[in-house]
Amino acid sequence: MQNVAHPYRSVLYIPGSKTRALEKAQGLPVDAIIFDLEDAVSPDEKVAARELLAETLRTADYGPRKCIVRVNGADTAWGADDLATFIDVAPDAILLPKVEDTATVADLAARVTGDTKIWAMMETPRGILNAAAIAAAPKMEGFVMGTNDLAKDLGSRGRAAMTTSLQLCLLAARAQGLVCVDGVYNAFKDDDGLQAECMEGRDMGFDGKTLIHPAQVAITNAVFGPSTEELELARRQIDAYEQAKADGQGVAVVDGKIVENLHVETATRLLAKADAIKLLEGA
Ligand SMILES: CC(C)(COP(=O)(O)OP(=O)(O)OC[C@H]1O[C@@H](n2cnc3c(N)ncnc32)[C@H](O)[C@@H]1OP(=O)(O)O)[C@@H](O)C(=O)NCCC(=O)NCCSC(=O)C[C@H](O)C(=O)O
Ligand SMILES: [Mg+2]
Repeated sequence: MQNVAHPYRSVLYIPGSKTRALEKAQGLPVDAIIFDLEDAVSPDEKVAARELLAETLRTADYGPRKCIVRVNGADTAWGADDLATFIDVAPDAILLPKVEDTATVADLAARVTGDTKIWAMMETPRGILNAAAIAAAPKMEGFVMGTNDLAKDLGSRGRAAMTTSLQLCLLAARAQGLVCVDGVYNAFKDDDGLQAECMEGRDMGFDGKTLIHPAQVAITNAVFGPSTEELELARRQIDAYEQAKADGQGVAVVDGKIVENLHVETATRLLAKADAIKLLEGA
């Protein structure tokens, strides 16, 4: 089941070390932000980035955007202090990199307080194979596909080689009602390529896509948001099904296609997603 309470069409990474980008994001129309302390921050900037980010999240206003902090791994020199700092800052979620099993999630789940949730980067072969167990771990809310790291570990090239991994994670996420967002599109000046990959991710079932540059936001929001035609069809399906029920029928027909209870559920969810987007954009 897809999550509609908060949309996650566009999920923008911001290096925790970049003051200007941290400021700029307060005005960008993104659904969520991943404040990154891991791969986007060089080793000699890690400690300063942690301090800058903690101070920023304590004082800045990111409005309705969900604030997710990606910490360094527990096996690095910075992971433990990152966790200690951001458990205290209490963002909407803490994103663990390269999650391979439930142990790191369970450790963090025992330490976070309040409403802070846990997200996991799914980006290693072991992690993907353990996706079902990781999704079921306590306080888990979302998966982020790490397609760059995964390609590195698989020794693969191109999207086609990712299909099984993407689908395994989607299955595991949906089985537990988690959010699941697709990996980044590295060529951030290639709008046509981004649009094609967004459409592919949307059709597979992802809630949205992770992004690396503000120029990628508009296309992503458009592709992962319901279109006017889809909303109009959803309303007609619901009306036709209500009429069929009133006439003692279990099935309606709209545009030559059957509409059953399950299609009405999908249509209702689409309308709820549109309402959630409207609410977010009006906030
Ligand atoms: C890719 C970039 C290095 C490009 O940076 P730059 O050359 O500075 O871009 P621009 O000059 O075009 O920037 C224009 C303005 O936009 C702001 N900006 C740029 N990027 C961001 C951002 N991500 N968030 C917010 N604002 C941003 C600039 O400050 C400029 O502002 P202004 O001064 O007002 O004009 C750069 O975009 C970048 O660093 N992107 C993020 C890279 C990143 O986070 N990488 C790590 C995540 S990807 C990953 O690890 C995936 C996963 O783990 C896997 O394995 O796949
Ligand atoms: Mg990665």
